[in-house]
This record gives sequence, structure tokens and C-alpha cells, in this order.
Amino acid sequence: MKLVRYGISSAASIQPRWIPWILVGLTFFSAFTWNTFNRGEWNLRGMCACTEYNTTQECSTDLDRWRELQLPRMKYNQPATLTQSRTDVLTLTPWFAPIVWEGTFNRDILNEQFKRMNVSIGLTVFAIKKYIVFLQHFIETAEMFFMVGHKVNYYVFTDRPNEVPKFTLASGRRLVIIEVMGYKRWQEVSVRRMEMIHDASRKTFINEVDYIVSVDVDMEFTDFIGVEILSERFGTLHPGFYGSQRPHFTYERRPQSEAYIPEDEGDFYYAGGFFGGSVREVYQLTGQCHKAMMKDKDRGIEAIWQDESYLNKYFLYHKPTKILSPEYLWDNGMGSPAILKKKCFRAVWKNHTAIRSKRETQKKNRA
Ligand SMILES: CC(=O)N[C@H]1[C@@H](OP(=O)(O)OP(=O)(O)OC[C@H]2O[C@@H](n3ccc(=O)[nH]c3=O)[C@H](O)[C@@H]2O)O[C@H](CO)[C@H](O)[C@@H]1O
Ligand SMILES: [Mn+2]
Repeated sequence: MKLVRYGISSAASIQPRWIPWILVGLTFFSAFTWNTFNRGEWNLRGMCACTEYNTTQECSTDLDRWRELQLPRMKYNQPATLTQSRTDVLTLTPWFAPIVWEGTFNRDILNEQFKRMNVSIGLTVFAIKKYIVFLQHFIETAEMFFMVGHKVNYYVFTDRPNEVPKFTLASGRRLVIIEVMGYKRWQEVSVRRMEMIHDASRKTFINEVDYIVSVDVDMEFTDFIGVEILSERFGTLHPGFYGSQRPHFTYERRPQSEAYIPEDEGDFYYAGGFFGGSVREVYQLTGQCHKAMMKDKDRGIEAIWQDESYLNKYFLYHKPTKILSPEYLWDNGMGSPAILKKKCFRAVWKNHTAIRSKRETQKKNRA
């Protein structure tokens, strides 16, 4: 009786001057629970979330939780200070981002490093409407060549979950189906990938993986792609433009578009079909590209190469921290130049008329 009476009377008599203190208490409580139950970044720095790394009686901070990653003894050729690993191609951007070409890295060292970080990678792929036909070969070849030996989640975005084939995946790998709507025009499907990746980053990816790799589905893996591609924010040189001068890049050239890049700007022409980074960076990138696309849409503009145009604009002002060479994105229609020491990921032939929505199939000439 006493308890009930106390409960009712104290709840009913909250004084206005207590409100700031109650708010402070609630803030601490929610920060603590968020910090404890999520891998999210939203926490009050230095909060007392003691972990397994805590070696003292005091609560640990980010500094205490930092894990030491010591490599084992390894045998490999000494890097030669006075010799460049590749002399035929650019291997470093003016902002010191590596451009990944075969011969510039040692896969064993990288594998050891990323294994010790226990890294997990999410590969996002969209198989919407008729593009579902590409999925089987895509996944089967990814099992052979993509991030072999690492933890991988395939995130398959589709409007046809029942048509996703059953796959037998290697251990440490799983396939997650994310059901989404299919927009009518193929251009809209392509550009809306940004929005869908953005949403899934917040809802799913941030809790499950460290990095996101986003690719086209009309592709096949033909050689090993490993952790050498991973970085905070990475893009890929488009196979059609790696040798071109900037005025020839097919950037969006209409000043009224959010994707506009003038002829005297631009570093590289990046492909829409292969980019990625940490979940946090991909969340930012896709969010900004989607916002720009929606602004244009409101004004009745669609950028010339849809998502690829917004991606290029984004990378101009948020320089990639790593860039993949066209070895990572190739189209056999473009021959076999000597600079390519391998071809890891290739476009498969597709019948544009049959696979895309009617009346939208004609491709603009990029040249
Ligand atoms: C390799 C590469 O850099 N490709 C880019 C390029 O064209 P592509 O001509 O290769 O574009 P595409 O037809 O492959 O469409 C892009 C992707 O969207 C998905 N999709 C599209 C339509 C559809 O009905 N269902 C569906 O699932 C699918 O994953 C496909 O791979 O330019 C596009 C924008 O114009 C995108 O930037 C692509 O990423
Ligand atoms: Mn494609």
C-alpha cells in the first residue's frame, strides 16, 4: 500500500527544476545502452564501458581497447627502395592514395594483416527484374575468386526473392536477401541503388560487416580479388577512360545538375559498377549521391550516367583513399592492353534490348 501510494504521488509531483537533471540521466542511460548493445559509434567518449581489454581497475577508454596486430615472421622478397614495382602506370595519386595494379602489393602480407583484424566484408549486388538471370554465375564465380579465406556476406537486393537460386557457400560466407521494389526504368533501378545501400548501411551493414563492396551483377569474377582493394573509400578506374584527358570524361556537363563537373576539373573517370569502403564512408557516399539525385529529380534532370555521374562528382570533392586499376573492372570489348597483368572482374555479355525495359534500351554514345 505504502509503495503504491509513494509511486503515484512522486510521479505526480515532478518539479520543473528537476527536468534538466532527468534529461541528463536519460542521455547517459541511452548512451550506455547503445554503446553496450550496438557496435555503433554513438557513445559518450570515455564512458565506463569496461571491456575484455581492460587491464586496470579503472574503466577503459578507446586507447585501452586498441588491439595490437602483430604479424608473424614471414619470408618474402625485400621491397627495393630504388626500384619502382611498376613503371608503366601511375601507382599513387597526388593525394597519396595507392592505385592498385598487379605487381604493386604483396597479397600474403595484406591477408595476414586483415585476418588479424578479423575483417568481414559485405558484397552488395542488385538483381532486380530480369537482371536476376545474372545472379547464379555472379555468386558462383565470387565463391571462387572474391575474398577467398575471409568472412563475406553477400547482400542480394531483389524484387524476386523466390527466384534466388540455392547456393552452397564456403564456410564464413553467407547470403542475405534484401527484398526491394523494382523501379520501372532501368536507369532508375541503377540510380536508386544509392538509396537502398544507404538505408541498408544503417539498418544492417553497420551491425554485420566492416567494409562494403558495391558492384554490378552483369559481371563475372575471373581472377582473385582480395583485401588489397579495401580502404576507407575506394573507387575504380573506368575501363573506357583510364587513358583519356579530362575534357573527354563523360561527366555530367550541364551546370544545372548536382552532378556537374566543369571541363577544367576532374582527376579520373570512375566506374559506377565498383566502389566501396568502410560502412561509415559508404553510408555517407550513398546518402550524398542519393540526395543530389533527388534534387535533380525535383528539377526534372537525370544525370547523363545516373549513379555513375553522382559518384564521380562525390569522388572529386571526397578523394578516394584507394583506387582500383581497370584490372578490377574490365570489358572484353576493350581488348587486352599490355598494362593489364590480369583481369579479375569482367562484364558478361548482355542483350540490352531483352534485359532492360522497352524503349529505354538505347545506350548513349560515350565517345
Ligand atoms: C560496370 C559499370 O561501371 N557499370 C555502370 C554502367 O552501366 P551498365 O550498362 O553496366 O548498367 P547495368 O545495366 O548493368 O545497370 C547497373 C546495375 O543495376 C542493376 N539493375 C539494373 C537494371 C535492372 O532492371 N535491374 C537491375 O538489377 C544491376 O545490378 C546492374 O548490374 O552505368 C550505370 C549507370 O548508367 C551504372 O553506373 C553501372 O554501375
Ligand atoms: Mn553492368
